[in-house]
Amino acid sequence: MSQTLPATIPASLFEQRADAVADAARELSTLGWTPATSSNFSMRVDADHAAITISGRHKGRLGRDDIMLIDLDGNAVGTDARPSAETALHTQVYRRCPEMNVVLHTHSRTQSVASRLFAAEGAVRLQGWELQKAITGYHTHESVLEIPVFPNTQHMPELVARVNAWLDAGKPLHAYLIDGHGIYTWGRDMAETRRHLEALEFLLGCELDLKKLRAS
Ligand SMILES: CSCCC(=O)C(=O)COP(=O)(O)O
Ligand SMILES: [Zn+2]
Repeated sequence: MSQTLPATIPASLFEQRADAVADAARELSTLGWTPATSSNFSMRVDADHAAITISGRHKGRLGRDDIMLIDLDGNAVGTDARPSAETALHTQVYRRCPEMNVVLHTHSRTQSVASRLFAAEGAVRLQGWELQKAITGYHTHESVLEIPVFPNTQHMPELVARVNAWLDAGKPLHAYLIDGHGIYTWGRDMAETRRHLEALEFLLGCELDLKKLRAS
């Protein structure tokens, strides 16, 4: 993939971001969270640009050349490659939350099953779990961590509007599920975002286990 960078973005900066995105994608893929080319990943490059996975690539086999530059309107910059079909969900985070620098989206089995099971309730309400403290801003298991479940759609503006509505209502948002699809989460850097994703995977798995055990 040939990538021409704007004069304001040094090659070393883009390469660092592209490597970080590709490394995270491969690692998450080894956990089985990115089956069959699913999932997408991005990292902010500067105030107006992000590095994001090219659409349709297998996320377990990504290298630097599978990552491309976009602007925050979701347009490809300096390449003919096609960015993730879900780019709008990434740029929304970067536009609305200037302090956020990484967005990770995966399709693990746990995330997918939980999204279906809790869709009717509109959210997963997590409370009583020590691991909630892995989410930035949560300091006790007694707090309520609400992960909304939005209906799936192929029309990204619909999803963007649902996320905007949640944020505009002033409700905290660290992650959301999409029904039958997967999870989105973000953070200030890769370490924080990975921590969010791993904690949420664990917490959703616990909720699923509890449901099963209570039903048996
Ligand atoms: C085969 S997965 C369907 C699309 C999807 O949900 C996804 O996460 C991957 O899409 P992308 O365009 O980012 O490869
Ligand atoms: Zn997806």
